[in-house]
Amino acid sequence: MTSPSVLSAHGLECARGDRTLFTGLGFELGAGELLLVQGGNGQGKTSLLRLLTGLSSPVAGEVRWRGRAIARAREDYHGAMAYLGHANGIKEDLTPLENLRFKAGLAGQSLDEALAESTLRRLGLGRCLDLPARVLSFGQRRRVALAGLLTAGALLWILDEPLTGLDVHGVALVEGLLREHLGRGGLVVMTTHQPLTLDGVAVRAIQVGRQEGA
Ligand SMILES: Nc1ncnc2c1ncn2[C@@H]1O[C@H](COP(=O)(O)OP(=O)(O)OP(=O)(O)O)[C@@H](O)[C@H]1O
Repeated sequence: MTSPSVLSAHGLECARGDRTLFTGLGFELGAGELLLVQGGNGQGKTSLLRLLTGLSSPVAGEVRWRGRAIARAREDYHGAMAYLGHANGIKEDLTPLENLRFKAGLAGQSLDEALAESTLRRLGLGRCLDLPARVLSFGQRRRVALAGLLTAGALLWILDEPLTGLDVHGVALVEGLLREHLGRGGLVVMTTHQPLTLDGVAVRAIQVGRQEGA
């Protein structure tokens, strides 16, 4: 049985510079489902994710959240969605906890400090709690950004290459977080060039751009 659509895209067309990356792209995603956006380098995966966040607009078509175009449901949509892009959005001079506080403040939320600290520890950052982000490794910064995703409490996660820079334990951790989020009825749209193990998870896939040699 398929669950009713919560996030959907209809006839999306995306252009970058003078190049059309894709046309007529559509999908439906329900609670507890993960959409894997697939395609080679430069095919338009990040461009699609940016359309889904509302950070950029399609040439044609629309993205809908609970049946309403996101352009007309901005407040609802932004309250329900969290985006993790290539850049982690981390402030260099702030500690991991201060970063989460800052991020929550930007979103107009107050941070549950105990939850934030336990989330950082869960993500393996227990020994970095007092360090400014500038001295953390690439993978540790990625973990801080992932902690921000968890403390934001959003229903929809849009994740651009969340596994980049993570070691095998980090990848397993993210797989666990995805399973938990989906198990609670959350939704995920993500890209990854790395294999994911998500047994028992409802995964949909969409291909962006042309296949090599096609
Ligand atoms: N602002 C821009 N102006 C012109 N072209 C752009 C712009 N941003 C992206 N592009 C081009 O659009 C295409 C798609 O880029 P995008 O980042 O969406 O690809 P991707 O599928 O996410 O790639 P990767 O797997 O390498 O991350 C690329 O050819 C890129 O050079």
